[in-house]
Amino acid sequence: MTATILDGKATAAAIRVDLTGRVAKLAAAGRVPGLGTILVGDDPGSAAYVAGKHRDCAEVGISSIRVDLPGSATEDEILEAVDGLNADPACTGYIVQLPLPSGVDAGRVLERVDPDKDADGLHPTNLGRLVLGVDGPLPCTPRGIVELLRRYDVPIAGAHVVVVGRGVTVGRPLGLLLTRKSENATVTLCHTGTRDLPSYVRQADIVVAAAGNPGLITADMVKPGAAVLDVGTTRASGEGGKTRLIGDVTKDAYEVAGFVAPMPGGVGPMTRAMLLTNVVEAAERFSA
Ligand SMILES: Nc1nc2c(c(=O)[nH]1)N[C@@H](CN(C=O)c1ccc(C(=O)N[C@@H](CCC(=O)O)C(=O)O)cc1)CN2
Repeated sequence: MTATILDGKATAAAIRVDLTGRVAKLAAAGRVPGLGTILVGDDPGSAAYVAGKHRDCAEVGISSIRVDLPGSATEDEILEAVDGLNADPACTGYIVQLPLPSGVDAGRVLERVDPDKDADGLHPTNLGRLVLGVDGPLPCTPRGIVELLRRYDVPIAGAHVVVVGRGVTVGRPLGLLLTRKSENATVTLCHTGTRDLPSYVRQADIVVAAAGNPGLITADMVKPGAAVLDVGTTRASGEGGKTRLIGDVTKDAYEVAGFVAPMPGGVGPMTRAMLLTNVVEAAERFSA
């Protein structure tokens, strides 16, 4: 079977074109949106994602503010940076790049973000809004997954979605998003404590692999024709010391699936596009 590729790169590019027009309208009204980022430490993956976010902002006309702290920064110093962006009128929305160094209480840091400037939808108030079905910024990767499925007409309502991974940026909020009345999916959330993972994955119309466990999902686990979205990104050193990215899904599973969001080029670019969308929507709400 040749799967339809859910092309996140092309879809994200189309979204950026649309956002460019919306940002121009905001700018004409004197409301240029400004995205802030806080990056702590020198993890190469996180540094690359933050750099990508600033490039995206420049492309669509969003101004951006970058706060980089050393890996040795204390929790209090990180909270000070958060307070700075909360108070900065040029910053209409911002993110704290995750993961934070070990020893820093990420929950405490995220809770300090002004919920009205939370571009990631990860503040407890905004996660609470998601639970309650109240409007608010949505976490970027789950939102990107739903947007990608919709744009490729992959049926969601009534589908059985098996999400593998219970992290706060993907698995947990994705289950909440997909079970809203507007999406109407049935979700099984699997994790490291799940007994007999293959038996669950085999039942799925849609599989979202977000465990960060290379090659966890193999061809024999996938129902023929299912949609398979690979969100796992593990960095390993490859030939000549070059970094190699490994997904959670083996390539032979792509042969069994009906739709595939590959890694790279599937969900990752959508995460970036949804961050921009959250920032623009917040600025539009503010100026309405
Ligand atoms: N505050 C946040 N931290 C993190 C989030 C998040 O949504 N908010 N998600 C991830 C990292 N992330 C964005 O921050 C992100 C991950 C992957 C990609 C991406 O485009 N990936 C590429 C391949 C990977 C690569 O080239 O390095 C792809 O899939 O094509 C974008 C953003 C954790 N932290």
